[in-house]
Amino acid sequence: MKLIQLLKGVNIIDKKIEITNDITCIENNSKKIIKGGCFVAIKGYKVDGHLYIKNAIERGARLIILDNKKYFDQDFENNGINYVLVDDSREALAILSNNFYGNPTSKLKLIGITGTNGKTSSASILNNMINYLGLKTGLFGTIENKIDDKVYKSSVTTPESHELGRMFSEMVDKKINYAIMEVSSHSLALNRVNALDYNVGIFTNLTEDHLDFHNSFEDYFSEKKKLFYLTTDGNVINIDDEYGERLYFELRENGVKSFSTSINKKADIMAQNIELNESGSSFDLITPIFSKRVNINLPGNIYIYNVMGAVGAMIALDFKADDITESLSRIKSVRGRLERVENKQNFNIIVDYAHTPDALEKVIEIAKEFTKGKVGVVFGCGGDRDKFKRPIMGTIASENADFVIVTSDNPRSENPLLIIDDIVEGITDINKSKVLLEPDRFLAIKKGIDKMDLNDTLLIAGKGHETYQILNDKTIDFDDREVVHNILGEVKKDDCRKY
Ligand SMILES: CC(=O)N[C@H]1[C@@H](OP(=O)(O)OP(=O)(O)OC[C@H]2O[C@@H](n3ccc(=O)[nH]c3=O)[C@H](O)[C@@H]2O)O[C@H](CO)[C@@H](O)[C@@H]1O[C@H](C)C(=O)N[C@@H](C)C(=O)N[C@H](CCC(=O)O)C(=O)O
Ligand SMILES: Nc1ncnc2c1ncn2[C@@H]1O[C@H](COP(=O)(O)OP(=O)(O)OP(=O)(O)O)[C@@H](O)[C@H]1O
Ligand SMILES: N[C@H](CCC[C@H](N)C(=O)O)C(=O)O
Ligand SMILES: [Mg+2]
Repeated sequence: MKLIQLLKGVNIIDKKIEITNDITCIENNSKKIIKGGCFVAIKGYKVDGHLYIKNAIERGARLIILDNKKYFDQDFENNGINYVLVDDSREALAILSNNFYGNPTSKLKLIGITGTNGKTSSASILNNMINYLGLKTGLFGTIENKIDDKVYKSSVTTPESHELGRMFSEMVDKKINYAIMEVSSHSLALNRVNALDYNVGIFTNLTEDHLDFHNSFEDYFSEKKKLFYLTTDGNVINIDDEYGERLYFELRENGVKSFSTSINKKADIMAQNIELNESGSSFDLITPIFSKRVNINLPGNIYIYNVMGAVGAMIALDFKADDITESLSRIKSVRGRLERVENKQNFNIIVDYAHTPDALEKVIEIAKEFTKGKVGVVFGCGGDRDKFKRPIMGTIASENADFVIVTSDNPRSENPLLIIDDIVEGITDINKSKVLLEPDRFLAIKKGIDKMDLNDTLLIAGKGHETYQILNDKTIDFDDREVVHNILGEVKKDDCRKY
C-alpha cells in the first residue's frame, strides 16, 4: 500500500518520508516485522516499544511510527529509514491498520458487545442465531476467534488493531457479512478498536472488575461508553443495570438511537411472566416488532438478559420477526458457562467462568434455585488482576453457599497464599466455619466432591473454558471439567493426576 493512503487520518506532528515502495506490514512487535514493514513503537505497561526500533530496523522495518522522537537516532535516518512522529502511537496503530486492510469493517455488519459480564455468552448466542439462518459469521472473543468454520486461538478478549484488521479483511475476502466481537474496556482504553465501523453496540452490565487497570469505576464506565458512539444502526442497552440506565439516557439526550432491554421496567424489549427451570426458561418476549412467548435452553435470568441483547441487535439489523423467534429456539450452551459436567453420581457438578463478584452471586443464586440439597463453591481469584474484587467475592461465596473451598485461579506472578488471604478478608467470623482453604486447585475440587451428597451441587467457578493454569514460572494443563472426571475415576486411570 502507498504511504499516502496508509497515513490517511493519522495525526502527524513531524515526518520524514521518502519511501516510494509499498509497505508490507504493520506491526507493534519488533519480533514480527518483515522486510519493508512499518513498525509502530508503543510505550507499554511493561516495556517501552521505542527501545525496539533498532531491532525492528534490523529485521527489515523501513518506516517507524513513534510518539517520542528522542528514540529515533540520526543513524537510522542516515540509513534511509523514514519516520512519522504522532501524538499517540496506539491511536495511530489503529488508524494505520484500518487503512492498511482497506477499512474492512465498512464492508461488514459489525456488532460490538461490551460490559463486565456476559460478552462471550451474548456473542455466542447471537452467532448461533445468525448462523441458524444460514448466514456465515466471524466471531472474536475470549474463547476463540472464528471466521466461518475456521478457528483461531484467542489470547486476549479483543485482539490488537492490526490483528483485527487482518481477520476482518479475511472475512471480506470470504464474502462473510456479519462480524460479532467482544469489546473489552482495555481495548477501548488502548485504542485497539476505535477506528472500526460498528453497526450495533450491546451493553450487558457494569460491575466490579479491572480496577487494577482503570483509575476509578467512572473511568471504567467512560471507556465502555465509547463503543456506543461508534455505531451507525443503534445500540441495545440493559437498563436494569444502573450504569446501563445512565448510558441509555445519555445516548438518548445525544440523539443516539438505542433500544432499552429490561425484565423489571418498561423498555423497548422486555421479558415478562418468566418461568425458570433447571435447563432453561420461558417468557413473553415483547419487542418493537413482535411479542411472543419463547423458550430458551440456557438457565437463569442472566441468559434472558443476554438473549434480549442479541434479539435487539438483530432487530436493529433489520432481521425479520419470524427469523428471530425461530433462531431463538436453536441457541446452544456456551462452553464453560454453567456447563454441567456429566457424571454417574447423583449430584450436580457445574463449571462456570464467574470471576467477578456479580457473576459469582448470580450463578450461586441459579444453582440454589435448582438444588434440593447443599450448594458448594470452589473458587479463587486471578493474580495480577483487580485485587479489590477478592474480599467481595469472599463475602458473596461465604454468605450465599452452604460451603466454600477457596483455592487458586491463575496466580500468575503473585503468591497464591496471599491471594487467598485477600479473599478471606471478606469472610466474616460467623461464616468461617463453612470455608476451607486449599491452594491446590486439584485438591480443592477433590475436597469439594468429597463433600457432595445426593442432590447437592458443586459449582466450580472462575476458569470456565480455560484448559490451563498460569503459575508463576509456567503454564500447566488444567481443565476443571477433566479434573472432575479424573477424580471421579470416570476416565482412564493413566490420565489421573497429570496436573
Ligand atoms: C494492558 C494490556 O493490554 N497489555 C497488553 C499489552 O501490553 P503493552 O501494550 O503494555 O505492551 P508491553 O509488553 O509493555 O510492550 C510495549 C510494546 O513493546 C513491543 N515490544 C516488546 C518486546 C519486544 O521484544 N519487541 C517489541 O516490539 C510490544 O509489542 C508493545 O507494543 O501488549 C502485550 C503484548 O505486547 C500484552 O501481552 C499485554 O496484555 C496483557 C498480557 C493482558 O493481560 N492484557 C489483558 C489485561 C487484557 O488486555 N485483557 C482484556 C480483557 C479484559 C476483559 O475481560 O474485559 C482483553 O481485551 O483481552
Ligand atoms: N448477563 C449476565 N449478567 C451477569 N453475569 C453473567 C451474565 N452472563 C454471564 N454471566 C456470568 O459471567 C460469567 C462470564 O460470562 P462471559 O464469559 O459471557 O462474560 P465476559 O463478559 O465475556 O467475560 P470476560 O470479560 O472475562 O471475557 C459467566 O460464566 C456467568 O457466571
Ligand atoms: N478476561 C479476564 C479473565 C479472568 C479469568 C480468570 N480465570 C483469571 O485468570 O483471573 C481477565 O483477564 O481479567
Ligand atoms: Mg469474554
